[in-house]
Amino acid sequence: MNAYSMTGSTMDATMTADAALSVRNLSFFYGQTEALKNITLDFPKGCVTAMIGPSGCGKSTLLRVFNRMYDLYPGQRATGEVMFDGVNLLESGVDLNQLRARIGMVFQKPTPFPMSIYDNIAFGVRLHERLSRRDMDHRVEEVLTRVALWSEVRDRLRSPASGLSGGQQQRLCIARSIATKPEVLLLDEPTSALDPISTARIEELLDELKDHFTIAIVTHNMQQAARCADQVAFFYLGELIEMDSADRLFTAPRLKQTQDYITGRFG
Ligand SMILES: Nc1ncnc2c1ncn2[C@@H]1O[C@H](COP(=O)(O)OP(=O)(O)OP(=O)(O)O)[C@@H](O)[C@H]1O
Repeated sequence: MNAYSMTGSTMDATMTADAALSVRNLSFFYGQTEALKNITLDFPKGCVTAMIGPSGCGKSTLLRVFNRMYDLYPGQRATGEVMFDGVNLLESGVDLNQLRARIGMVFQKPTPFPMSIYDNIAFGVRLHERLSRRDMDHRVEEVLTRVALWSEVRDRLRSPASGLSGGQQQRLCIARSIATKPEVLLLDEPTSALDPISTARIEELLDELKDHFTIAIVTHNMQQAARCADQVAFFYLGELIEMDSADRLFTAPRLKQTQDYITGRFG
C-alpha cells in the first residue's frame, strides 16, 4: 500500500529490494551547519539497525529526518533521498500525518501524554482509524500485551500514565508508537533513562518486535548495540564511517576510527 499523496518520485534503481528505508546521498543542514554529510545506507526490513558514534555525530538528526521532524523548524533542511515504500519521503508532497503513523518514534525520556494509560494508546489510533469501542479495547490490549505491560496495567487503564514507573512509561510509549501499526520504529536512546532491569525488558522487547517492524535505534551503549542489532552503523562528525553486521563491526572492524571508538579510545 502506498498511503502517500505524492508528486513525481521514482524508485531508486540502487535501492535494496528488501530495504524498508533506503538512504541515498543524504545531507542535513541546521542553517549553515552540515550535520549529516552525504549518507548512503539501507535499513533492511525486519532488522534492527543500531546507530552508534560520539555525541554530536548526527545520529539523532538521522532519525529526525525519517519522520520529517525538522519540518517544524525553519532553517533546517535535508537534501538527497530517503526511499520508503517507493517514495522519497523528503519530497514536499508527503502527507506528514500518514508518514508519522507509518514511521513511529520513541524518545530518550519516556514522554507519555498527560492522559490515562488507555488514552495514551487510543489517542494516536483515533487520528488515523475509526474503530468501534470494542475494537479500540482490543487494540489497546493487543499492544500493551505485546510490550509486556498488560498484566501490570489491566486494572488501571483509566489511571494517569504519569503514575507508571519510568520503565513502564517507556514501554507504554513503545506501545503507543506501535498502536498505529507502523512499518518502521525509530528509537532514540530508549533505555538511557532506565535502570538495568527495565533496560533488559526493553531489549527483550526489541527482539520480539523486530519480527513485525523494521527498527532503527540510536544508542551509546555498545553492549546494547551488540546484543540487539543485526547491523551497526558508526557515525563520526556527520559522516557514516563504517557499517557492517553487528558481529563483524564489534569483532573485526575494518577501520581504525571504528576500532578506536568501540574500544573506548575516543568519544
Ligand atoms: N537544533 C539545532 N540547531 C543547530 N545545530 C544542531 C541542532 N541540533 C543538533 N545540532 C548539531 O548537529 C550535530 C548533530 O547533532 P545530533 O543531535 O544529531 O548528534 P547525536 O549524534 O545524536 O548526539 P548525542 O549522542 O549527543 O545525542 C551536532 O553538531 C549538533 O550540535
